[in-house]
Amino acid sequence: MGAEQSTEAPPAPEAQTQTGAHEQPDKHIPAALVICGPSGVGKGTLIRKLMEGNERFGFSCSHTTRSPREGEQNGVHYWFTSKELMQQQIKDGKFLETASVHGQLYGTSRRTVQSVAASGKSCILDIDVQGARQVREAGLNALFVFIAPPSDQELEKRLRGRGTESEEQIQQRMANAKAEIGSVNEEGLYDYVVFNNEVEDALAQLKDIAEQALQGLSGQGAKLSKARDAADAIAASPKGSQQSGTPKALAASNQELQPLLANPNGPTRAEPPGGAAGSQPASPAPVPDAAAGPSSSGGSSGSSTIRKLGAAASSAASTAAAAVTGTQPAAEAAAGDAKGDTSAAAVSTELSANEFGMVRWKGKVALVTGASSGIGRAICVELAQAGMRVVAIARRRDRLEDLQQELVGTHSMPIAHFLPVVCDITKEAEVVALPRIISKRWPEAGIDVLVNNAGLGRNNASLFEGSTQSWVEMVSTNVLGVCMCTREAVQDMKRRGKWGQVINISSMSGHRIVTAGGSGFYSATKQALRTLTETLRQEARALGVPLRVSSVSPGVVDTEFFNTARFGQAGESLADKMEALAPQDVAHAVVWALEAPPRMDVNDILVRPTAQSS
Ligand SMILES: Nc1nc2c(ncn2[C@@H]2O[C@H](COP(=O)(O)OP(=O)(O)O)[C@@H](O)[C@H]2O)c(=O)[nH]1
Ligand SMILES: Nc1ncnc2c1ncn2[C@@H]1O[C@H](COP(=O)(O)OP(=O)(O)O)[C@@H](O)[C@H]1O
Repeated sequence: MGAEQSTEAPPAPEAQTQTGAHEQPDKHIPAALVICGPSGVGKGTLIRKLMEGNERFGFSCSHTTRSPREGEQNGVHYWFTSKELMQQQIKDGKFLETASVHGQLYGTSRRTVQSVAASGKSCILDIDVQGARQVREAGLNALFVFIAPPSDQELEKRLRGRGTESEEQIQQRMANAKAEIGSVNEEGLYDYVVFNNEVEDALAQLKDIAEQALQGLSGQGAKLSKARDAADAIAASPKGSQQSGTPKALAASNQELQPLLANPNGPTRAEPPGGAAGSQPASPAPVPDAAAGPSSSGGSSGSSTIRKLGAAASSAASTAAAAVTGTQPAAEAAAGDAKGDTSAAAVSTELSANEFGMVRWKGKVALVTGASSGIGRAICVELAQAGMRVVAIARRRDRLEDLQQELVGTHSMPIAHFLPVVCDITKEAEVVALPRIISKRWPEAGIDVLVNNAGLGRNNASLFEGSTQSWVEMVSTNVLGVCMCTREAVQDMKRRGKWGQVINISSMSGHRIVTAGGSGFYSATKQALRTLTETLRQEARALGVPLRVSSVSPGVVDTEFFNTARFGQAGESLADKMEALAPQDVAHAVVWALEAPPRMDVNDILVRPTAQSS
């Protein structure tokens, strides 16, 4: 793609000994923006929208040996050239990078990049992965962004919908897409991964990143790239290397991002690469269907989520006594979701679920504490499957590594949707740093959903002879940790003006007092949590903000917690005594609270194993 029309022959790309105009970075010189991603993901669409009416960017019009598509113009979309000429120019060193893509030669000429840079603009390169590696290697001062599709199916749908490729070309592009998407795991290659689910959301993210490029984040690319994908560093970094007091996204760089500036505007388009092209604006290329909302762009993944959620809702509804604030019975919104998916009823159910269900949380960020095992882990899995981005908080790094493997390997979660952070929620400094870590990773995002799941029980806690240490640990985690996470999350929502939902994982012990084996103290912390949950709700109402506040109070769940916490009982654990709830049962209840329509605030869900008496 490009911005201005020309009918002239490709300008000879100048041979240069330097790698690019930004080799000596100056903070006043904009950095370039390298955009990568599989064919059909929407790179061209996003770049076009980013550049529309903004003269601070210049497009690097590539050379290619492929034939022009209908409507494509020489010097606008590409410099169309011959294989022989291009090969000769490559030999002459005139290209900053070249690659063979889908069987054709593509390349960025040095002259093109220099020409854009000379005009004081940020140069946008739409290049493939091989090219990105070369540009990174060449040391161009640039931010590297990978545009990722929401799913393979959606990618194929877009490719087909574009109608510019033959069946064979589509197959070739889909085959290549796999390896291209795999490149997000390459250490040091990309600085950001942007999911192009909704065009406007992706565009907003790209704009934030582009603003940083305009600030000329010289030499930051390589550093930022470490922050791009927390998951990568899990494998790379030595275990247990983080120090107390400094929570670490497992790959978060310590490099601070520059503050983002407000979006400047200005009409125009890029300079032509050779500097000699005509000056009339190119006719804008077709804009993607802006109506591609949840129901259409969510595609198959959206509906599979709905089906799964339907099952979740029914399981939650059948076992839960739900306390709900609102005008509708709790089960109503989800009723019918679990029906067969081929009926007309299922179709209309999907529509209503799209309107009110988990679809609206897709791409939003959920922070889950105590994510390393049991209920927290199951919640991460459910939310990931619903398409949310997940920040998993836990103290045990190795467990977060396992969780990542499960999410990415087994559940096909895009790795860039996952941010594992080693953090102890009883340490204030670590909790306070969380929003900053998240915004480093996803500059446009923040905490939309907080699931306060971390909690612990200690055996040695009776009031006659319990240890102070046990009491302190329980209060610190079950009460104070929850308060600190809540405060930081709601402050983050307030800063962004986006109010989401706080879900506290409480306990049946928050509703009735069981003192056996010294478990009364644990009960006290959960009773406190129950009070705090309602306090938060009332504070939000008093402030007039639409924050929703929920809690889920499970009975005995088959988790490490119940297997180790015997509350003074010898031998058999509580979970051994009966068929306990599965962690997924509780996670389903969380999903149910989330998918409730905005008018409905699910305040508490009580779930016991059928076999549990008290
Ligand atoms: N390395 C490199 N790749 C390029 C260049 N120009 C375009 N590409 C990439 O080549 C691939 C095919 O581009 P194109 O033929 O326009 O098809 P489309 O991406 O399916 O619209 C895309 O991944 C582009 O990002 C270039 O100058 N260098
Ligand atoms: N977020 C999106 N949702 C739905 N369709 C999209 C989205 N982004 C782009 N498209 C459409 O997908 C097709 C491919 O986009 P395009 O910009 O040509 O991709 P690329 O340049 O990456 O090959 C186009 O028809 C475009 O309108």
